[in-house]
Amino acid sequence: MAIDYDAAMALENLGQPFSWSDREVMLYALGVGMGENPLDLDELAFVNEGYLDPRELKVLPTFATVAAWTASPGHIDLQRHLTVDGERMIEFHAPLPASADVLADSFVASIFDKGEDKGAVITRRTLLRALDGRLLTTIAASQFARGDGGFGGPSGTPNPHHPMPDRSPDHVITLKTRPGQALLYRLSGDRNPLHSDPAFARRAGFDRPIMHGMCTFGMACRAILRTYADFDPLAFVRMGVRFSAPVFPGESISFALWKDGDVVSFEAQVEARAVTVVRQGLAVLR
Ligand SMILES: CCCCCCC[C@@H](O)CC(=O)SCCNC(=O)CCNC(=O)[C@H](O)C(C)(C)COP(=O)(O)OP(=O)(O)OC[C@H]1O[C@@H](n2cnc3c(N)ncnc32)[C@H](O)[C@@H]1OP(=O)(O)O
Repeated sequence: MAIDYDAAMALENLGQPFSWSDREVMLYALGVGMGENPLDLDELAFVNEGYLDPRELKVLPTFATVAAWTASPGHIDLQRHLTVDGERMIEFHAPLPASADVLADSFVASIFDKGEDKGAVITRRTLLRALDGRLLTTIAASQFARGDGGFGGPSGTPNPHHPMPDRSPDHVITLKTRPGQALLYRLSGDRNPLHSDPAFARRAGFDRPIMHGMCTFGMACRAILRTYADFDPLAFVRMGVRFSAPVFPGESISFALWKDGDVVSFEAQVEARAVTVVRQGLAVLR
C-alpha cells in the first residue's frame, strides 16, 4: 500500500514512558563491542559498575538510540523487509544517567519520495525528557524504505550534507566486530529479523543477516571517545551519520577521523571489501 503522506505526517505520540537500569546500559555497551579486553580499564568503565562506587558506571552517549527504542509516533505501512536505517542525528542536551525513568515525545519530521525505483526516506524525531521535564536528547532517525517510493510525496533530503575535509584522515581506528555481534546487540531492543534470520535477510536481498546500523553508530562513538574525548561521555554535543552500505557481522570497520576545532568528521570503510559503509559522519564535542 502506498504511504498516505498527510496521515503519516500528522502522527505524534506524547509522553510515552520508558525506563532503564544499569543492566540495559551495560548490555548496550557490550553489544557495540566494549569489554572485549577486560583489562582495558577505559572501556571496562562502560560495562562494569564501580566496585567502590556504583555511580562510576559510564553511559555511552549513543545509548540514547536504544533507551526508548520502541518510541514511535504511530504506524506507517512500509515494506518492512526492504526498510533499512538511512541516517541518524542525535543532540545530547544533558547526560544520560545509568538508570532513569523518562518520557518520550515522537513525531514524524519529514517524508521524502526518492522515486519508485529508489524508495522513501521517513524521518521520525524523538525527544527524551526526564520526569521533571528536562530535555535529555533529541534523536532524528531516518529510515530508507526501499520498497515504498513513488507515493507522490515531496522530494528532498532530511539532513544537510556534511562533507569530509580535503586531506588525509588525522586518525584511522579499526574496530573488529564479532560474527555473533548482532545477536547480542539486538537484545538492546531492535529485534528486526534482518539482523538475525538468514531467510528473512535473503528476502531483503542480502546473502546473510546484516549488522544493525545503530551498532555501527555505537562503534563510531567508541572510536571518537577513544581518539578525541578521553572516554568522557559528556564531551558529545551532537552526532550524526548516513549509512551508505551494509556491514556484515564479523567484519572489521575502519573509522577515518578528522578534527577541526570542536568538529569531528568521520567516514567508515570495510577495507576487506573496499566499501564505504558510513558517510557524512559528524560529531560536535564540547
Ligand atoms: C517499518 C520498518 C522499520 C524498520 C527500522 C529498521 C531499523 C534497523 O533494524 C534497520 C537497520 O539497521 S539496516 C542496517 C543499516 N543500514 C544500512 O545498512 C543501509 C546502507 N545503505 C544502503 O544500503 C544504501 O545507501 C541505500 C539503499 C540506503 C540507498 O542506496 P541507493 O538506492 O543506491 O541510493 P542512491 O542512488 O545513492 O541515492 C538515492 C537518493 O537517496 C539519498 N540517500 C542515499 N543513501 C541514503 C541514506 N542512507 N539515507 C538517506 N538518504 C539517502 C541520496 O542522497 C539520493 O537522494 P537525491 O536523489 O535527493 O540526491
